[in-house]
Amino acid sequence: MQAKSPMLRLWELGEQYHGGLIRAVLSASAGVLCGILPYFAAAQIIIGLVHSEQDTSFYLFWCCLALGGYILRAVLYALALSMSHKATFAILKNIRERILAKLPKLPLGTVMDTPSGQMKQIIVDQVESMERPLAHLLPEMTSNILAPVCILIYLFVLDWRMALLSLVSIPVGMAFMMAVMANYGKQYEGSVRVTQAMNSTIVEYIGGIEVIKAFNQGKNSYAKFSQRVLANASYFYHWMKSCQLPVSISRTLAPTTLITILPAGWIMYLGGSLDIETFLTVIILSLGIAGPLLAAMDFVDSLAKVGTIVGEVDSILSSEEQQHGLTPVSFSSKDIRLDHVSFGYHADQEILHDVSLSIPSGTMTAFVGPSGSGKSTIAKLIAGFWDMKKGRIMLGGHDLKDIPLRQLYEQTAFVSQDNYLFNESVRENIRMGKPGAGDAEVEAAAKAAGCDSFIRKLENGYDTVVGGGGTHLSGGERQRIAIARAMLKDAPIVILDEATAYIDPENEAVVQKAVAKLVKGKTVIVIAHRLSTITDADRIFVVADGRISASGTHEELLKKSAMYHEMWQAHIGAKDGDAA
Ligand SMILES: Nc1ncnc2c1ncn2[C@@H]1O[C@H](COP(=O)(O)OP(=O)(O)OP(=O)(O)O)[C@@H](O)[C@H]1O
Repeated sequence: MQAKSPMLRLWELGEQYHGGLIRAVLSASAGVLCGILPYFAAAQIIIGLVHSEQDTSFYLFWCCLALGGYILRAVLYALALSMSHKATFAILKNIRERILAKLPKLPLGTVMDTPSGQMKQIIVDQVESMERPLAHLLPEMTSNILAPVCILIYLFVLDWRMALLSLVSIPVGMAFMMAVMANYGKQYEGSVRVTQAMNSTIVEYIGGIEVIKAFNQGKNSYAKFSQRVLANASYFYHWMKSCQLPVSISRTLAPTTLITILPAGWIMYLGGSLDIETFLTVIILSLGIAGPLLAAMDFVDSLAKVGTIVGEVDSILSSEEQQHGLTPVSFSSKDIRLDHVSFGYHADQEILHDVSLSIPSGTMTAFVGPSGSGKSTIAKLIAGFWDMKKGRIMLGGHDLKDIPLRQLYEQTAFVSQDNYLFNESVRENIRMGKPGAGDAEVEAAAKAAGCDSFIRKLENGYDTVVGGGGTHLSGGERQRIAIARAMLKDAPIVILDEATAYIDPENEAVVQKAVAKLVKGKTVIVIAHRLSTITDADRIFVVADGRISASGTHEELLKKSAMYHEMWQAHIGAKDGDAA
């Protein structure tokens, strides 16, 4: 299949706003045509002077026409820019919304494997850089090419020899420009890469500032950061340096139409094959070719950038989405079953190997096992964060793939050890569990999760901004807010992935009570390192190296699984150690 031209793709991305852009192009073109009028008027006035025209109204008419042309050009140009910017910003908003709507439909890995600095650069900077091609290139370049074309047609009507002569400098100038442009797309792509590398390092540096300080890595990390900044500056310096000479020659040569017209026209005039009126008109009008042509050349680089910009945006928009059904299903139960599931985050590394198990509705199931054995991976697959290629997961008799993503996400509340809090008020962070929930409902969930009292002690109570730039909360406090959020969601399946990992002994009782309320009457899946929290589970699966090595109740496993027995001994040993 032939690849679509980038400009065509950009045009497609602005589908609903073509009208505005077309009106902008028409208005700008009309403006440029009006801009030719003063040149035409000047030619007529000079011819009048040469013929000693005495009639004042003749000069007045052409002066007014020139003035009208200038005014109309300015008005139409402003109108065109206003229309093109209106359409452009609506298109940019549309593209950003499409990208943001796309991200949750992608497998988690596609998003997580892209450094956040790079993602920000695509969504913010790359989309922003479409402003020039859309708002300026389309109306201005089109109209600025149209003006010289119209003048040339008129020159051909007047005298084809002079028209051809006025063209000579243009291809010579253009040839230098083309030499620069031949590699421009690739070079611009390179500039995007070095900028993305710099952005990712900045984001990493800021995100990891705690580790950098703790391990006194400021100098090393700063060196990496400054290397990237220098690489970025050096790339742009060498790129621009290599363009400098040909671009200067091109911009000097292309508009010099008079170089050929003046001597050749003079010879033809002397030879009698060119009358003075035509000669003067050609001289003046040929000057009108230069301005728009230079303006059009200013956009050639934007045109060359479009391919990379559109490619970056399309790399997200065309990423493979999670493949799920679109028609909501009805559940007979909330039983979960994994049938021969094998899964790896990357094609070359399998993490889970042929896992089969079932989790009856309304029961509590725990996964235990060494670190890195695959417990969280199983939980994330059940929650539908990833699609797998081998095996299947059934929920209430339906293959997860047949359940629309939205409906699937409604079924589970996932509380993990790093619960992200958005840079919003505590209230809004909890409300995220059930958008549209009233304040009373939010506060009731907070009370049930045992976080109401500490929230009320915050500077602005429930309206205190937390996360990003807001008040800093302890790990345990964040955890309880996450539990409140999950409670508000009231999903039939609750997944607790090391959910109580941060809770200190003082708060453990409060949080355990909160968790008990959260999971009441639900299908509960717990991943726990502290085995004492799951001894009551209906069923415990021991996971080792991506396989289920044993399953049963706590008592059964103590007897039949050496690994579980060992883990239990280690756990009680550690507890005793804590107590000592
Ligand atoms: N997003 C990811 N991309 C690539 N590999 C991953 C990803 N998440 C986990 N892994 C790998 O998959 C394996 C299983 O990880 P998982 O988090 O499921 O283990 P776990 O048993 O829950 O460990 P822990 O108890 O330490 O949380 C590990 O080797 C881990 O490095």
